[in-house]
Amino acid sequence: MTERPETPMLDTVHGPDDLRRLTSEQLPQLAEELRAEVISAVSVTGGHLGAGLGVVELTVALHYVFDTPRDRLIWDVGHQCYPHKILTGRRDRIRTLRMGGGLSGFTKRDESEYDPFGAAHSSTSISAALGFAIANKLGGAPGKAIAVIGDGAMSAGMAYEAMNNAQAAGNRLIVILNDNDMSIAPPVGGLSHYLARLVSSGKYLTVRQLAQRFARKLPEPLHNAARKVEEYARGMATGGTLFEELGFYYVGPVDGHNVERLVHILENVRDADEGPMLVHVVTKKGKGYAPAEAAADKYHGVQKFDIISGEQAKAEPGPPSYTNVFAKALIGEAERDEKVVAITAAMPSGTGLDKFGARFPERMFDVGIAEQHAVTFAAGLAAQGYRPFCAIYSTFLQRAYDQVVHDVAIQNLPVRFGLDRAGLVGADGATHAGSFDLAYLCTLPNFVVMAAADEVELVHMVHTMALHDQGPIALRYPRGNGVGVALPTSPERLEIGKGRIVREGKKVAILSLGTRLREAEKAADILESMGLSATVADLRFAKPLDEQLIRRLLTSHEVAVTVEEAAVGGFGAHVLTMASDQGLIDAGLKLRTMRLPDLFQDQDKPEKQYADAGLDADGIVGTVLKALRINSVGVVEGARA
Ligand SMILES: Cc1ncc(C[n+]2csc(CCOP(=O)(O)OP(=O)(O)O)c2C)c(N)n1
Ligand SMILES: CC(=O)[C@@H](O)[C@H](O)COP(=O)(O)O
Ligand SMILES: [Mg+2]
Repeated sequence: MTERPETPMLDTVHGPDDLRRLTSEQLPQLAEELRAEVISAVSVTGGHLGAGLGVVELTVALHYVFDTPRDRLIWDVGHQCYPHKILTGRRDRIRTLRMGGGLSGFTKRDESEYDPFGAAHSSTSISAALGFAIANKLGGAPGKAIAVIGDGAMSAGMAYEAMNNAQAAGNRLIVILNDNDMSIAPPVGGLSHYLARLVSSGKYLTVRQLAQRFARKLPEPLHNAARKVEEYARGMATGGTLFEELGFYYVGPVDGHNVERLVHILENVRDADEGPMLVHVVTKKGKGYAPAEAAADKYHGVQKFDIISGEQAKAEPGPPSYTNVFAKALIGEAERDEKVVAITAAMPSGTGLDKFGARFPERMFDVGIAEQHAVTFAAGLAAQGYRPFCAIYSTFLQRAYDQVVHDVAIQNLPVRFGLDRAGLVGADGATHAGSFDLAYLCTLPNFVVMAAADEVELVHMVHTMALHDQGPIALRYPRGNGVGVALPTSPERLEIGKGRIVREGKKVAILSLGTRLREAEKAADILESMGLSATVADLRFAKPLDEQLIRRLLTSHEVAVTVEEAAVGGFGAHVLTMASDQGLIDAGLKLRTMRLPDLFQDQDKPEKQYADAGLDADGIVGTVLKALRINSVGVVEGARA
């Protein structure tokens, strides 16, 4: 059922100014209607639900108390921002979330002045807010900067780098720590235990207590001394003062679902003059929607669903996902080799390592949102003789590039990288596209870089990685389902740097890397039907290149086209360099490289994204015909009639 809820109060709110005209007693009803609207919208679009439901009251209170957009409100990750979008003039488009041409699923600067900073990768909010705060200070401009960061995002080093620097902002910086005791999976590590202790050992802070603290009007030295005593006492009472040690005035824990109390506390925080403030707000992920609250993942990310039952739309039955094939293959390797261990940075279900962890709990490490640490941790394991598989989304490995170069590649350590979500990813859009890994990895000495063309290849490649002790090796594969080929009963070890011919032709050579192979084959069929005989090769390795095979293809065909699901600088660029270095294009070969365009593609259905990028069969055919100067009616341009 997807009926629209009755929302008489929300209907009067077209922006934060309307919200601020309400009395604080009206806010609980507004929050209730806002929650109903979020549930209704996501039931038809799918998307990130649990996080947004948890911050409904917080969102209302923040816009009520602060002067947005002058005060800069920065949501970490941005996956919880649907209530914020509804309150900031985007309600009319909320049912286009994550669709082509629709609203982004994250905050985005060019979408609204209420989104001062875009996000989707985590733990950037405090740094960004600090930048806004200091800019205002330097420019003498009014306005606060408020970062809202989750307990999961708080596990990343970047958050501490920012807090370490925050003193300079004074009371212009406010950090709201939204603690729902969840990441995508349950949170891990010492920090999460620390936050749990803070929450369980202290009662919720009351407005009266806070007002008393701020209302003190003691002479400065006495005030400071009193504050030290109070901080010490609070530290003793709550088990620690981590945030205070970093220079923040800690306020909390605060009940994040009592909107009126939140308003009063935030008003006190806004008006206080205590330096940077950190407000520890305790919320429930999935709050107010029973199926979400009851689910293990709190409905972090959902398909379309039925509101009454909470039942999500099931995917059409089909081949297993690349992620699942990877996980199964890795479990097989771990069964054969006890040195195989696996690492995820807070994405156990997304990478399939939850299954690995269920089978080998001692050999799976969820390090939290900490990709840099994950990579160097894996390097240490490798240096000590283990066979670590770092399973990370292509887009998130970007954050750990120096660790990949400095800790892994330079030391030639055999860390295995399983790069999931390579290529375009659909609804999450540009921030999550795995476009750059080929460019950033193929340039590194010592690295082997593979791309699976289908799920059989993926199984062979996982096996090849497990046995490759000579240095770092990466394997990329996309989001979504495989093509439905039967999985091998036993995996093969592939020869490093050797590709394969899929079909043999004469005039056109299509050199494919990765899962565009099926489109390359379709293109070859179309070309054949036009009388243009085509070879299709699956190169398997972007590094080292199969120079022998490439040389043969480039010297025996009139046109050669490389195809990859990645930005410029990867496979095609290296083929081109090789061809140029070896003089293979001197004699008139028509060599073309097909890759993602030089732009950040917005969200859409993946097939549509690839068609827009020209990386489908029609695009390949078009490139070949253009190279041959054959026009749309099949006539060679410039030829005599
Ligand atoms: C650098 C990076 N790594 C991983 C992710 C994937 N990711 C998105 S949300 C999320 C969990 C965030 O937890 P938290 O900050 O507590 O927010 P909550 O969902 O609980 O509101 C993760 C791991 C990401 N967005 N960015
Ligand atoms: C917000 C975020 O970064 C993740 O939740 C991401 O949206 C997951 O994407 P997948 O659905 O591809 O796992
Ligand atoms: Mg959380």
